[in-house]
Amino acid sequence: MPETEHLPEGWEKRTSRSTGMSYYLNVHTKESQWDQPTEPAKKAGGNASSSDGPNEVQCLHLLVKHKGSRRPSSWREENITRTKEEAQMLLEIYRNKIVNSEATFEELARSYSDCSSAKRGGDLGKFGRGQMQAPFEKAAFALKVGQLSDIVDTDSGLHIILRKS
Ligand SMILES: O=C(N[C@H](Cc1nc2ccccc2[nH]1)C(=O)O)c1cc2ccccc2s1
Repeated sequence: MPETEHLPEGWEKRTSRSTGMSYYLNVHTKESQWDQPTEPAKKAGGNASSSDGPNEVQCLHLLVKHKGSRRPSSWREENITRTKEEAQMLLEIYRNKIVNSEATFEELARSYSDCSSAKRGGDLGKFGRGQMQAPFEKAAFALKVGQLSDIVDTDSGLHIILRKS
C-alpha cells in the first residue's frame, strides 16, 4: 500500500518498534488494529474492557527459536540450527518444570529464551493490540492474569507466555 494511502477520518498508520510491522491507531480511543480501516474511527470509548477483553496486557515469554525462525540467531546462539521439533520438545520440558514448580518462569526465560527480553526474565512490558505478531497477540489476550499459555507458534519461533496483568 503506498505510503500516501488515504485513511478514513480518525486513523493513523503506525509501525511497531519491536516487530517493524504496521498497524492502525484510532486517535480517539487509542485502540489499535492490524487490518487497514475502511470506516471512520469510532469516537466513543465504548465499553471496550468488557466484551472485547483487555485493551493491553503485560506478559513474560520464553522463546525457543529454530532453523526455520525469521531470525535464527540470538544472544544465546549466533547460528540456531535446532529443528522445530527439537524446539517443541525443549519448550515442553521448560513448561513442565514451571507447572511442577521446579523452576520459575523468570529463571528459565533468563537462561534459555532466544529473545533479547531474556535479560528481563522474559518481560515484554505492556502492549496493546496490533503490536505483536498475530498468533502471539491472540494467545496473550486470551490468557487470564497469572495463566500460562500452551506452546505458541510465530515466525520468530515457539513461545510460552505468562500473563502478569
Ligand atoms: O521482538 C523481539 N525480540 C525478537 C524475538 C521475538 N519475537 C517475538 C514475537 C512476539 C513477541 C515477542 C517476541 N520476541 C528477537 O530478539 O529476535 C522483542 C524483544 C523485546 C524486548 C523487550 C520488550 C519487548 C520486546 S519484543
